[in-house]
Amino acid sequence: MNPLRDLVYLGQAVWYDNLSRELLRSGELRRMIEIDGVTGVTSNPSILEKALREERIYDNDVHNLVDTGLGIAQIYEELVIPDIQEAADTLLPVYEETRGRDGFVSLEVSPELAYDTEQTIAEAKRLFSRVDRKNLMIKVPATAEGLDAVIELIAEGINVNITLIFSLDQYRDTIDAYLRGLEKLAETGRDLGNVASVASFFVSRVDTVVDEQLKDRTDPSHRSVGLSMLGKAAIANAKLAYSIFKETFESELFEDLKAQGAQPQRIVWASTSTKNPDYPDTYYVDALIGPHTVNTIPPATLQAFRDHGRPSLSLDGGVEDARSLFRSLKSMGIHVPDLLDKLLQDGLRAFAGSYLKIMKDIETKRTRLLRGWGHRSASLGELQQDVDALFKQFDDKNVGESIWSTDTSVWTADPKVGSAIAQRLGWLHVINRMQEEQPKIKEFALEIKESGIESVVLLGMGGSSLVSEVFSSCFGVIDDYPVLKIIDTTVPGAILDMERSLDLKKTMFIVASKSGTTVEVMSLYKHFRKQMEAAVGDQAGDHFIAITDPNTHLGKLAAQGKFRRTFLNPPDIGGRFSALSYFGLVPAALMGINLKRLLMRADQSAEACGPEVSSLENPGTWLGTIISEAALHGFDKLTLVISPGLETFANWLEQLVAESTGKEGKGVLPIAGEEVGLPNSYGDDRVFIYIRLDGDDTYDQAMSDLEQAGHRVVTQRMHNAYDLGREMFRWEFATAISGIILKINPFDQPNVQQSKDITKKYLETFIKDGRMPAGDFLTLDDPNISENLRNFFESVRRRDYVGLNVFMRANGENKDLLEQMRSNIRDRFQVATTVGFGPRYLHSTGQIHKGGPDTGIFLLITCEDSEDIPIPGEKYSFGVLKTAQALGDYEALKQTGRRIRRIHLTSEAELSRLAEAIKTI
Ligand SMILES: O=C(CO)[C@@H](O)[C@H](O)[C@H](O)[C@H](O)COP(=O)(O)O
Ligand SMILES: O=C[C@H](O)COP(=O)(O)O
Repeated sequence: MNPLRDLVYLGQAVWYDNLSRELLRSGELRRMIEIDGVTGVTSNPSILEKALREERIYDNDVHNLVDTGLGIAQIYEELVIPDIQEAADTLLPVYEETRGRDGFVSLEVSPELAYDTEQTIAEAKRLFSRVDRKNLMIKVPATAEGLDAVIELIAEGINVNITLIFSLDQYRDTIDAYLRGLEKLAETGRDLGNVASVASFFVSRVDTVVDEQLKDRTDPSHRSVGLSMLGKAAIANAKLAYSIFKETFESELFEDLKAQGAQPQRIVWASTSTKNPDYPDTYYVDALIGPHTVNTIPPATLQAFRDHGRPSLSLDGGVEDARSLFRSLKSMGIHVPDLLDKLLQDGLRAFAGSYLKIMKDIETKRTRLLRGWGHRSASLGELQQDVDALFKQFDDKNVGESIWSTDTSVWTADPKVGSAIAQRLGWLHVINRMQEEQPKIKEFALEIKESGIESVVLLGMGGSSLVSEVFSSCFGVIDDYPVLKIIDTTVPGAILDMERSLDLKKTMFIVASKSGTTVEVMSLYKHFRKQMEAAVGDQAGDHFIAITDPNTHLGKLAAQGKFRRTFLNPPDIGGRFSALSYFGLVPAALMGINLKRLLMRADQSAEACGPEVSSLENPGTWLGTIISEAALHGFDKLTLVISPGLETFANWLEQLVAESTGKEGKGVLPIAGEEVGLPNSYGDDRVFIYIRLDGDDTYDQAMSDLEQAGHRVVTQRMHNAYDLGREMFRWEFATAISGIILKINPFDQPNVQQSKDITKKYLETFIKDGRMPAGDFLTLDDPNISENLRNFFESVRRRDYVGLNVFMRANGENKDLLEQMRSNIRDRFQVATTVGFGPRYLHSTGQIHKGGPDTGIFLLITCEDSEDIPIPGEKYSFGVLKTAQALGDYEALKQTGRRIRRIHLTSEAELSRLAEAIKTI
């Protein structure tokens, strides 16, 4: 037996005092209607606030609604009204079976209108027509103004649930308003049977306030009497209300209206969960059972009553006892009407508070979306479901909070790896520290500008230089600030090109190296230091700045070499995560970028990725989940399509993602700088990230074609270059998330060392023998070159990629030719292609080449140098170092079992011949 069903037999309707999308989607409401005999649903601002706060299912809608530009209150309605409609549709059969007597869903007007009759009327009418369901009841609070509105609403044929009734006076006025409304409606000649009304009489809260007063009685004569009266007032109050109901609706007074079809206005017992744990959990259900009533029961109480409720007629009688109870309370000095009046005020305040909280929550979400990650969208096809499941999993495990509190168990169970990771999470908090430092950095930048410096040249590799390249190319030259240039190569021709573009007397070098020992950086420093000394003598130190960790070799060199300034970076930040620390910000400030603005965007992004933000809303988690889950499904070529002007951002992303994820045979492979093609030039292994600068539609059509063709496309809008601050943090967070999903440590680079070690051996051989082993390679003069290349590329399989690793100058001409080669290879084999200029790529994609999946097929392109440069203090030149690096990586890739060929050109001019040969394969 189900006691809830018995209530129905006893003439009481059971309504559910709860509404949420989960209730609807899970089929729970339908089950309750069928099994428990539930015939109605009530909602109030607190119920809806809880649903919106707790159920992630609404978040997706919030995102889409924000994108449509709706205001907050409109977004709220767009979230809630579909649920009200769905609940009404679910209850429609009940409404029809009972011919409009039951089967209602209640929706409350904004509690802010409680004292405004006109606005309540207008709002109730609007909502009634907006929801457009005949079994909707509009809830209006029982204030004097609210009740005036009720008259008009009933007169218009709108169903009304009058809520927040605590006192008998309020109740009498409620009945009065209903009857007057019916009379007005009758005057119009319309059918009174089509309008329904209920009076929500609040129960448990009455005991809460009266009991409190009783317990406060210190007067000994009253004290024991008082205690015996605990827990009685609420039920007594309800019984008196019920007697009024009967007096009215079973009396002649109602006869006339009844004859015209009018329904009695049933009482809905509301607030019927037990608040005092000393009372039984079904206290206010057991005691209020009687015909022509409704009890709207909240979830836990409903469950309790279903389990052990005591269904028997309990409402009738006890009226005299109830009256005497209120007399006694009065004689004890407890003025119940005042208490009930206060309950009304408190109730209104609480609902208004919940309503405001909803508005505030939506506002926060909206702001986060707009500021934190701008507009974004993703068409993921079959991936979507798995991505959503991961969001839920992350939220259940509070992954966001764990990351922010340095709980490394999200990445690893190994304590050693965990403590290494803990030493690499400084990027999470560095923004605030840099915000404090920013005025000093700015002051320094002004000093440099004023000193007549025209070029700032950054010597660095990977994470210590790519960010500067992005800033320099995305912002261009700013006013009369120096131009920022980057040199991250050992190719002699490239170094000489740079040197020839400089007026050393007006040049400042930044030596940037976290470890302070990176061979390329140290070699470049030695070279340019010597040049500078030749140019300015013992003032040379003034033309150097260092950025490094505390206690590094570079730090010491800087002190010895009298550098103008040394910036010591927090040591718990890995190179590729250092963009928003001194490594990115000092060069940025020197070229005139407004750090305050950049950091503000970064900070907003960090806030948007904050510990308490849900996964779907967290822009970093959202992105990281998509890209890594896609990779696990085989869509591991993260193809970056970026509006002109911001393209170099791809190089920074490439390092971050490739070096962080490409290990243990897994990885997300970023594809940067590949020409955008037609849908059929791609295989089925891509996820496109379209970073679109507002106002630029260069790739809109191509991206929409790709999306139409079923490719996965994630679109992210940027307003201007300052959004790079936002995006950099977001991608860092996304990368950390990817590590969790791919089950790898995103903060190490275990396979980078391999090439470095072999390079070192080659250099030692060179120092010993005076020459380097030639190694095996193809040349363009080889008569079988085309066939050899063709045979090699024949091994390309579905979802492979072709990597062109090039040790040449990265100038425009070479880049164009390589781009041509990439397009030809991609279109011919439908595989992704990458180009890496050595030795830069060794600090970037080099990790994934060796540590990632065995899907890479590599063509190493080396070239004779027409000029070479000695490295001061070393027994080898830049040319030799570069060759040792090329051979070192070639060897490392071979040892790893990768498919690789080397082609050696006698000059850069031969690159065009190679491009021609590639065309024919
Ligand atoms: O007014 C109705 C139904 O018409 C209910 O939804 C009503 O708002 C709720 O029962 C109460 O707000 C719940 O009150 P309480 O249990 O928090 O004291
Ligand atoms: O990504 C980082 C590069 O490998 C350079 O490292 P570094 O900053 O220690 O010189």
